[in-house]
Formats: sequence, structure tokens, C-alpha cells
Amino acid sequence: METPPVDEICRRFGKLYVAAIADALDDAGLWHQVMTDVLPLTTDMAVAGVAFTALGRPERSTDRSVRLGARMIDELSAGEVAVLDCAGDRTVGHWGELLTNGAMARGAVGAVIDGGVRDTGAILPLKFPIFNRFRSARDAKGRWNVVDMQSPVVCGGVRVHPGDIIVGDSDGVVVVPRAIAMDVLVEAEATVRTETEIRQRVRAGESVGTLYQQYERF
Ligand SMILES: O=C([O-])CC(=O)C(=O)O
Ligand SMILES: [Mg+2]
Repeated sequence: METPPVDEICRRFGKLYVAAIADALDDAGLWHQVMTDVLPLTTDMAVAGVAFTALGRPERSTDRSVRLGARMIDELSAGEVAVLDCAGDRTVGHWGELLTNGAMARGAVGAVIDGGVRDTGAILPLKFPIFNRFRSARDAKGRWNVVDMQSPVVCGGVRVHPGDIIVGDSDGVVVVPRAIAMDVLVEAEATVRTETEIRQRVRAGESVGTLYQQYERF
């Protein structure tokens, strides 16, 4: 199978839903690709893009020369999703409105934060999809710092490599390893077609139990 360009792959993933992609990954034996407790700021948010990863950790320094959070934004490219591993920190807003504006100016398509978001009121009108664990007005400066970029990270309990495909919607975020992205895409598209067929039959009044046995999925 010839592999289409990654923006085409992302466009096709973006037409699906996270649950169908998660099912396709389960069928491929990858049972741990859906992030835990990382959810969209609002349920209408959706994203499909290429992972740009960053890792941060608690740090007391306020020295701007060692703080990479803002520089990370300058490294983002069109079609990318910023994926931030916050090393379990639950105290600060790791992402905010200025970082959002910067990411948008670079053509990034979303952010997945394994931590907190601040400036929510200013972010929502921007319609930039952000997936996070919690909100906190507390500044990261003097408390937490980005220390590495484009290395493998863990976000919502899922390993993310730079270049993986990130898909998010109202259910949360799924990570598709880049090497199998095309196979998962084709499988997930088939899942959506099957579910469309099942839905029509359910609505027509057929037995849900019988349909479940027949199609071997829901
Ligand atoms: O300062 C930060 O780390 C986040 C922030 O408030 C912004 O992006 O506006
Ligand atoms: Mg701010």
C-alpha cells in the first residue's frame, strides 16, 4: 500500500472519531493508546495532527535563559500538535493563552497537556483545540520548566514519540504510532462504515443483542 503524505493521513483521521480509532488499535493488539483523564477544554474540540513532544519537570529556577517553554513554541511546524509531558506536576498552568497564540501563528493544530491550562477565558474564543487534565491560574515560572523537546514522552499514561499521529475529540485523545498509522487508518475507516450499517439496523428496530453477535463489535 502506497503511503499518502502525512497531512492527508491526518485529514482522513480527522473525519473519524477517537473511539473507532481506539477499537482499530485494540484489534492490532495495542490496548493502551487512549490517554487517561486528558480531555478537551470543551466537548466541541477536535484535532488530528503530528506529535511534537516536550517534557517538563518541577523546577524552582526563574532564570529565563534555561526556560524552554516559550522556545518550544518557535519549534512548532504546521500540522503539529504540541504534546506536553508535565512529569506528574499537578500544581500549575503548564499552557496558556500566549503559548496558544504562538502555536496558532506557527500553524500548529492543537495541544495535548498532561497537566494544567491557564487563561482559559482568553483561549476559548481562539477555537484552538486543547486537551488537558485540569485548569490552574498558577504560573509555571519558578515552579516547573520544559527541559527537553522531541524525545519520547508519556502523556495520559500513553507513550508518545515525535511524529506519532494524535487524534482528539469529545472522548479524549488517542495516539497512533507512526509506523502503523496507515494500517490503523484503513481499519478505523472500515470500523466507521460497519458502525454506520449497525446504527441503521438498530434504529430500524433490530435486536441489538443479535446485531452485536453478528458484527462482533460495537
Ligand atoms: O506563562 C505561561 O507559561 C503560560 C501562559 O500564561 C501563557 O501562555 O499565556
Ligand atoms: Mg498567560
